[in-house]
Amino acid sequence: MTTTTETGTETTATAAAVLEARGVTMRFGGLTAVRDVDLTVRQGEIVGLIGPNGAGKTTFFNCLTGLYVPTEGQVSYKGTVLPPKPHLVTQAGIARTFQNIRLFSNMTVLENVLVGRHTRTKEGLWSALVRGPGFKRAEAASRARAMELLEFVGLAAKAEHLARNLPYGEQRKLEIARALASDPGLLLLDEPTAGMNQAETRTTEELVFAIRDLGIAVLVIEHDMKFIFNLCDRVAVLVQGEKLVEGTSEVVQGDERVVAAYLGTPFEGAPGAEEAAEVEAAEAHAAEAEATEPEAEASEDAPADEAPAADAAPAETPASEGADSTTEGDSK
Ligand SMILES: Nc1ncnc2c1ncn2[C@@H]1O[C@H](COP(=O)(O)OP(=O)(O)OP(=O)(O)O)[C@@H](O)[C@H]1O
Repeated sequence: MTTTTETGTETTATAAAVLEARGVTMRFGGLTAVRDVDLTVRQGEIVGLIGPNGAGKTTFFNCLTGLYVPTEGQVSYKGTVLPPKPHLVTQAGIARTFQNIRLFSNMTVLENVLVGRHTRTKEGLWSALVRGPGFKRAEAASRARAMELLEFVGLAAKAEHLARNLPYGEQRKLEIARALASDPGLLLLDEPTAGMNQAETRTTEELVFAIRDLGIAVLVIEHDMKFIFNLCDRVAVLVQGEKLVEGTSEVVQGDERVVAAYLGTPFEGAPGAEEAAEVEAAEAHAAEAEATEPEAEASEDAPADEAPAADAAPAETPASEGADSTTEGDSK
């Protein structure tokens, strides 16, 4: 896309690519939720994916993790094209968390992490049934690793608590620990600070830096701009399914197209600007038609003294509705 600005930092720009998405497009019937998106995440990077509500961020994540089969395009992990099957994507080395927390609420904190470990355990069903020495060794190793991860995210003291009894912020941390249990090379976080207070958000920021320091690349969706711009080496902006801008936090924050996309002012060449102009013209046309219709009807059917009241309202209603919906749509 010609409008994209790519400005990686010097160190990360030369590092090996962990994730390469090329021309990813996802259509749902007539709706194109993601259109021709390219994105690279390199070793050692934290990359942010931002965009207004409904921009296609989660759909793009779902294409990366095999939850959706992209209509077009492909996704590679460390140079190998990924089959669009979630368990194969996890096995390859990509783990994720979800926008809506998906824990096993009646299992303990430790058991939740052990579930995340199963792609890395080799013991089969027979071994599990017999509970031989191989199985016991593997089980002990899994528990040790799970405890290590709980220590890492600060939940070791709550290993035996039921997941559903954890406060919200800790449930999000547990999701991260469970994702890390599959030993990923790339972690995808979908709104990790949603619903968190400032202190929890700061802890999450530190946690993501610590994950990167373990050698795990991170791709993160978030609406909290302060969090994103503090955290990320590079940020990509999706608007109406298309990648609008990509660059360092400074580049993205200073880009007038990003400001316009968030504030909702259409600008020349913006994705969807043409459609928006068409809709606006059609609405104006409809408003004009409505404004003149009652007048014509009034002159034919109604008594002359009722006509002025009939034409006053319709002329104003569509314009004020339009203004309201724009404000609402951009408010989040
Ligand atoms: N399974 C689906 N079937 C049909 N349409 C879908 C489906 N999933 C998403 N969409 C549509 O695709 C568009 C992009 O949605 P998506 O959830 O990816 O946006 P988002 O950027 O993650 O939004 P938010 O920030 O609000 O989470 C929306 O118009 C949404 O309604």
